Amino acid sequence: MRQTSMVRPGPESAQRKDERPGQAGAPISFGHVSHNFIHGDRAVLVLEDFDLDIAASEFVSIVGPSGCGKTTALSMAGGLERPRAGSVLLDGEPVDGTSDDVAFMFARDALLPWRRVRRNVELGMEVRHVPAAERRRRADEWLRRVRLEEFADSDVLHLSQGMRQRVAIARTLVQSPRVVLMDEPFAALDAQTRANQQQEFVRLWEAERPTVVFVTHDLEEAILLSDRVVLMAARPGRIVADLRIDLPRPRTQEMRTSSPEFAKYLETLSGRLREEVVAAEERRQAEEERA
Ligand SMILES: Nc1ncnc2c1ncn2[C@@H]1O[C@H](COP(=O)(O)OP(=O)(O)OP(=O)(O)O)[C@@H](O)[C@H]1O
Repeated sequence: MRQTSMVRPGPESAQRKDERPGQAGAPISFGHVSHNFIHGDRAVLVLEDFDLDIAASEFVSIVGPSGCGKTTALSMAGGLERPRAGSVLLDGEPVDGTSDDVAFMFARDALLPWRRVRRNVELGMEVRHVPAAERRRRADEWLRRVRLEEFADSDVLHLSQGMRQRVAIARTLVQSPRVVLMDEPFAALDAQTRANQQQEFVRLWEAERPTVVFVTHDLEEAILLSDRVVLMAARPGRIVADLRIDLPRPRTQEMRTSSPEFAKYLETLSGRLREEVVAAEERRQAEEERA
């Protein structure tokens, strides 16, 4: 399927962030993080010496074989998991639980079916006791920015998957987070809807500039969206490649097929990923034989 959409900043890019002026993205720093999980009577080392510095407002994707610890690292940045050793800093401060500055987005949009569209966007603000009139103003503003203003009073069950994901984007960004942690946010979408959502999200990111940490299995998606792509190896999870993506912005879906630089990045990453997947499988087989 031909995807012709342009990843282009919208009119918002000229606007200042209105909700919390001056709250641009926050830097995140993982320093020598090691972590294990207990499985039965043994501790499984999931991350070892995981070191990663993400600059304020940078868009960084994490890719790697299944089970290498991508979600675990993301959870640590969001304060959902504490490292057994090492440090995770947000804006120079140790991450100590969840924070209003940090928002999550997952593959499942997790909209509440008993709430109308606008009330879903208002949810996080309600939890934070933002007054009702202010909640409504901000929700309506964000529904306009994701082009769903006509659906503010609709039942979420009547929306398409792509529209639901745009509601989820509005609900995430309405709180002006300084960091957005995304775990395969577009994985459940068909190819065209996925391309549209990538474009939609990058347009808003370019206007708002939160720091984004984006976990994906899709190398093309990672290259098209990111300033940097880091590749993890498995068992234990650690970073084995860190690739700066110097494609100009705004990026276009056509770059996937027409840009020699894009092809080079893809070749480099897919080659390294293949090696890591093979190495992980060999280790798994060796462990099975030993057991
Ligand atoms: N709460 C937990 N308790 C025990 N083990 C866990 C827990 N969370 C993750 N693990 C284990 O840690 C390892 C890393 O999991 P994680 O979800 O971080 O990997 P991932 O790279 O995100 O995987 P995938 O790409 O398949 O989503 C896996 O072996 C998983 O089984």
